[in-house]
Amino acid sequence: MSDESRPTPAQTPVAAVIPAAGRGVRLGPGAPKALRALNGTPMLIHAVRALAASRHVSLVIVVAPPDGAAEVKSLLDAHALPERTDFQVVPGGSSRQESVRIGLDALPPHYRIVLVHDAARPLVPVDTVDAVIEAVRDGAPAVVPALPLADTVKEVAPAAVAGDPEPVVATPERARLRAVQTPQGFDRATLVRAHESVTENVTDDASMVEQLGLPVVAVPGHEEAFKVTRPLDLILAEAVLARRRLTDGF
Ligand SMILES: Nc1ccn([C@@H]2O[C@H](COP(=O)(O)OP(=O)(O)OP(=O)(O)O)[C@@H](O)[C@H]2O)c(=O)n1
Ligand SMILES: C[C@](O)(CO)[C@H](O)COP(=O)(O)O
Repeated sequence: MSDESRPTPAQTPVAAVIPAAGRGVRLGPGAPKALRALNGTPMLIHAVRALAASRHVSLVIVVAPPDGAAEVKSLLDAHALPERTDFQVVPGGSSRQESVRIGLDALPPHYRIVLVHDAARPLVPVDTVDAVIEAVRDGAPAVVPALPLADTVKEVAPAAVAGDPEPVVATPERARLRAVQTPQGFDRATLVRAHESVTENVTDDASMVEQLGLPVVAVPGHEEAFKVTRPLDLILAEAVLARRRLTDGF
């Protein structure tokens, strides 16, 4: 591609990788979490629609449960999704980190910006997705949506005897703490390098970029981008959908 025909940063196409291969152990017994229904529609379909709602996202790669790629393909075919977005399904791995890496391996080379979004955050508003994309297009190698905490956080040490009360060792200053959500947005080359270099298990992708010594910035997250983790979260998600039906008509 000549320099003249290279897309400007504002046009740089954006791909989203949606890790959806988890079991959902904390949610309790049942189908893999991403396939469980919220108001009759699989959580994964809500998450895919939430990312594809951004006019900047032209490819969504869904990382399916290892034995569930065919089922996920059928689900995507059976639900209405925006025509301007391409969808791809790949079977996932045994950890979130491995599933994301598998999704990154499937990215066509011309995507230079990538979002990583949990299928377990089905209700993220499009404005949050776009704020993350904008910050990456403005030059940040890694961007996280984040919210201030409502609770005070304590650091504890392990109890001397399992089951005993844990000793509190510190109270980090709450004003400087943030609860981090997804989609997290990245310069693709940076995220690939991070996944190649960091071998220990981490809980989010941005922390791997931090380990490379590169800057990670936070933009405002959204309450409705919460992660469906435990049974109570399903009730909250259905309540949010019911409120959206009343106020937005969908
Ligand atoms: N091997 C894995 C494990 C998790 N995930 C995905 O990573 C996201 C965040 O993970 P989490 O909420 O922890 O999901 P689960 O691993 O399914 O939950 P649990 O830990 O309760 O089993 C989810 O969209 C999940 O599907 C994944 O793609 N591959
Ligand atoms: C990536 C994440 O959603 C950011 O908050 C979170 O770290 C995933 O954690 P989980 O324990 O895998 O659900």
